[in-house]
Amino acid sequence: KIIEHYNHRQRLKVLIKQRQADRKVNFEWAKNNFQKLDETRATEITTKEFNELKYALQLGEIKPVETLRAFQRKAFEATEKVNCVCLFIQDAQEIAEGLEKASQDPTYQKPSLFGMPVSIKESIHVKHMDSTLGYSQNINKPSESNSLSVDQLIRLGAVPFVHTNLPIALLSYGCSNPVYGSTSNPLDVSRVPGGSSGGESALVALGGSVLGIGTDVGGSIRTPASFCGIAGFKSSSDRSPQLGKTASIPGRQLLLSVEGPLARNIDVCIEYLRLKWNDGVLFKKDVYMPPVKFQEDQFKSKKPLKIGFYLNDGYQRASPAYERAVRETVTVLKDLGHELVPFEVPRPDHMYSVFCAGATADGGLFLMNSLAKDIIPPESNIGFPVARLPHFIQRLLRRYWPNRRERQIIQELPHDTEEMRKMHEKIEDYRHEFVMAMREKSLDAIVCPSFGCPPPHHGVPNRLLSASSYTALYNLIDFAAGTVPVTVHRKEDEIELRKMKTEDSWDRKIVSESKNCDGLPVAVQIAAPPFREEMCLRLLKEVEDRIGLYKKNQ
Ligand SMILES: CCCCCCCC/C=C\CCCCCCCC(=O)NCC(=O)O
Repeated sequence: KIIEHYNHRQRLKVLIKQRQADRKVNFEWAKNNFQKLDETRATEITTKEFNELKYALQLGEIKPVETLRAFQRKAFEATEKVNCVCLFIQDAQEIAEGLEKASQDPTYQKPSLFGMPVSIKESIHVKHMDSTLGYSQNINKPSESNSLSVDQLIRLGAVPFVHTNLPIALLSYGCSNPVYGSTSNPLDVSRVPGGSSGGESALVALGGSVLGIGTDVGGSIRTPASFCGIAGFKSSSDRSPQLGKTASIPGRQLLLSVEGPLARNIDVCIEYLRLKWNDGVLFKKDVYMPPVKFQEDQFKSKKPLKIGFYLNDGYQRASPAYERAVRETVTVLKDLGHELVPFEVPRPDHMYSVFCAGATADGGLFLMNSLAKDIIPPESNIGFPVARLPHFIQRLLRRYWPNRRERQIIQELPHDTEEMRKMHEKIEDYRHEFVMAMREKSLDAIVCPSFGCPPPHHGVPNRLLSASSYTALYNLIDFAAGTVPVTVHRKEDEIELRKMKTEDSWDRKIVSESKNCDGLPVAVQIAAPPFREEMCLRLLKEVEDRIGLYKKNQ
């Protein structure tokens, strides 16, 4: 067994070396391609806003192939800075050339995203490309077809052009794996860009992509978006295709990951979602997806809404800057005529523990077994060895584990079918309880912090789970949720930080990671029940238009 294990690891090491060599060749291919376009022209193209670019392509002022080359250059430069691109998608060249050729026919109707380059998180299937999910054991297993969302993007005229980096197994808000290494935050390279769609957020923030597609089962779109100062949105699970999709934990039924957009501003996310939901073909391809089009009435409504808000979810007090972001957003929304009332998250300890149990599905077995078959650098290590112990030891540990919050999580992890059924029942009950709490106050939506702390330093995320409670809640209850950056960390927040009470190592890390982060972006989160996505987007836009960092920087 030891020899077998040794040989297996050696094989993985060879695979990683091979991939690193193939990646160099792939990057050389991209470089040769983008060098065919003059650098000044490339800058002219990549400095355009999403809509300017879209119209210039529609009008034929710029062509798909030169647009692709311009963004390949920008993505290449971004990757040299922060290691955000895994591989350039070589089929992009053929797609762009095909669009150019088709547009020569005078009867050709250009689709809405004609020639727009779009970046794709590595876990989302793109034909001919591996979706390793950061596992070296998945190298050289190319996808046979595109995922439904990539298929749709191509149908809409877009050109998926890069696969972007993620943390191994996707269950982290860091962004490090043994195959492609670690991605850094473009605003402070000693910190993480967020995860798991961290390659996306870093690339979009550096202008290497105007629209990125990520996935979210605990915050993986919203966290990286807020850490890098851009916008991100996740719908409820029914409004995103699930058929044929990869998942960090396959078979997890109540916590479904959803694909969603990351972009410089929420308008781009809205534009993408409008196209996504107005395309009837998607509903034909994923027959399980309710055929609900973009609900313009909800989005355009001027009706004042009743919105609940909280600064602290009762599980993990957030860094002061996040509380300030909520206060400032509340003021704006009140000025706009909405009614804002305080809201308390029901049973916060229970909420986060049940989320962890639901997100890992089987007490962590699948995750631990998959990780055990791979090579895990320290920074990628999901510190969850408890799940590997025999069940009778786990049952003992869950009584006597010293740290209260860790003990609560361990107590919720299921070890047999009875416990698993109970876990599902708890998720159903919690959803009911939350909806009743909202109904009691007649709330339409909720405003709250987007995360518990600023982007931590590399290596910290897997040792600071609690900071993700702000995003995880809305996966547990399967709500729509999005984030927009509204302010930056300031010196005054650090003074406020000194008052923070610390109970355990998670609290202490929140305090230490919140120091010396002046100028880093701080986002606010807005959430709404399923099928109220458009109302949630309306509110995010209202906030962004008044106090969004993007607007301020324009
Ligand atoms: C004593 C410690 C017990 C640890 C239990 C570990 C549970 C780990 C589960 C969640 C960690 C939360 C971090 C949030 C990560 C975001 C994940 C995400 O959204 N992934 C996207 C996807 O899977 O598609």
